Amino acid sequence: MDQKSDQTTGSLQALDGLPGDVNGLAVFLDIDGTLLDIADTPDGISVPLGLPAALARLAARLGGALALVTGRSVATVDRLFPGLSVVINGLHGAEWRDGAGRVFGTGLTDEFSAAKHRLREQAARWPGVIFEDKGAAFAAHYRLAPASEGQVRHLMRALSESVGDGWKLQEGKAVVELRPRGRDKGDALMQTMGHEAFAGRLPLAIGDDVTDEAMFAAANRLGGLSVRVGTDRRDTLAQGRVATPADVRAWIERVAR
Ligand SMILES: O=P(O)(O)OC[C@H]1O[C@H](O[C@H]2O[C@H](CO)[C@@H](O)[C@H](O)[C@H]2O)[C@H](O)[C@@H](O)[C@@H]1O
Repeated sequence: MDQKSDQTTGSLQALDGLPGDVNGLAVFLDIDGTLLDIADTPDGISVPLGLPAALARLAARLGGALALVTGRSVATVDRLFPGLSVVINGLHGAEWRDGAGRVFGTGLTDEFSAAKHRLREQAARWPGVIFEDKGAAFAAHYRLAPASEGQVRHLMRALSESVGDGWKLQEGKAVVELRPRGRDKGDALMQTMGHEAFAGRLPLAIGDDVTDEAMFAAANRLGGLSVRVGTDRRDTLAQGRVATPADVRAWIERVAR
């Protein structure tokens, strides 16, 4: 993961799905495909140079009502945005760090650890398939090995059956994950809205992937706003749309000023 200057900024027209200002809003941001451009590998992502500072400005502008809601682990988000003091919901909502810095999550079992070990070993034998260890979750990425998708799915289904009810399979962009069952991104948004800095505001949820749909549903239920990033025609509960993560970053720069 490296840092680079952000040379691509979205056109104003493409920002139509996002509000012109953030007064009275609480903002929930997904990371991969929303804040950051999709890369070939989980570690291949780049954090644009000005982004951490822009997020800190946005958090201040919102009186602290900014949360990152991601499939990554809280520890990984801390590495991506060191020193950024906002609520973080990791592992698609199963793990979270509150405003006071306390981390909550799921414990591991022997069966889960054995399944993780098996995927790690098998992925090493499949050229291009990438194993990602996320603590209480793990993932098999086939973006660089699309022909292996069937084998990856088959093994992940078998591993899911071996770990019991505590975990569930999760589809994503060229990835299959095993993640803790229970809280999703919608639950994460609902719980976070109860925090002091968020209470009394309307949520704005921005995301790009299937697990963000639960967050969109929760924001809509509370009378808030939901915006999907992307140009494909997949069905979505989001009310608005922008084209690319660069558009989201340009919007953050603008409203955080
Ligand atoms: O909820 P998100 O913040 O969107 O995280 C979802 C998953 O993102 C990452 O995988 C995706 O992005 C990678 C980097 O661009 C890409 O190579 C991969 O194909 C995508 O699926 C991350 O690695 C996963 O752990 C997250 O669950």
